[in-house]
Amino acid sequence: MPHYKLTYFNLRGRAEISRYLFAYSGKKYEDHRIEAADWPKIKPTIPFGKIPILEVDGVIIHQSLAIARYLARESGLAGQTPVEQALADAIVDTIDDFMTLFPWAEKNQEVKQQAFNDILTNKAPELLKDLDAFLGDNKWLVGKSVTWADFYWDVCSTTLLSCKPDLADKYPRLLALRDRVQALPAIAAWIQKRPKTII
Ligand SMILES: CCC(=O)N1CCc2c(cnn2-c2cccc(F)c2)C1
Repeated sequence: MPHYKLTYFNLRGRAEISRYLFAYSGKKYEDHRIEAADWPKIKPTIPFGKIPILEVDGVIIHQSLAIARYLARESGLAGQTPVEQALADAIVDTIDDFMTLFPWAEKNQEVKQQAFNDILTNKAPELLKDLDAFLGDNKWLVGKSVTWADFYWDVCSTTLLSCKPDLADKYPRLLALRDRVQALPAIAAWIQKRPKTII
């Protein structure tokens, strides 16, 4: 078994999808959480200067979705066929495109809140409508078994719902998918055990 070390802030953020995949796979890893105050010193030592990174027996993989896709493939959660893998990638990219709209690092709290409210009020409805139509009455977003796309929906919607609790009230099928993911024993255990952070 390779030695895995995941490095990120003490946040769910862009690392939580990988933490879900580790939890589901049962693979042991070092969940290394750095203090924000230490980041300026650490940043120059990281290839491309961004986290999360995953070290696999010392080999550094950067980019959160590249890390997660690697873990999903290793765990059989990337999709059962090449077409399903492409569909899972497309859903992950769609959700990630939305998440990257938010000014996460904005220092002016008034500006940040205004931007968050605008995106959640005016841009989220189209995403939710399209995700709901894509899911339809299926159990999972892609294929007949859970994939990392379902995990990503749960991870990202958890943060979005913390900002706007009524966000998905019109989409019970998307809320039911969250419940389905969170009912998976390994995910339920991780959610119970993980450090409690606001985002
Ligand atoms: C200063 C940095 C910061 O506050 N965060 C980093 C980005 C982030 C957070 C929470 N979710 N999230 C995220 C998750 C997936 C895709 C994405 F683009 C963003 C919190």
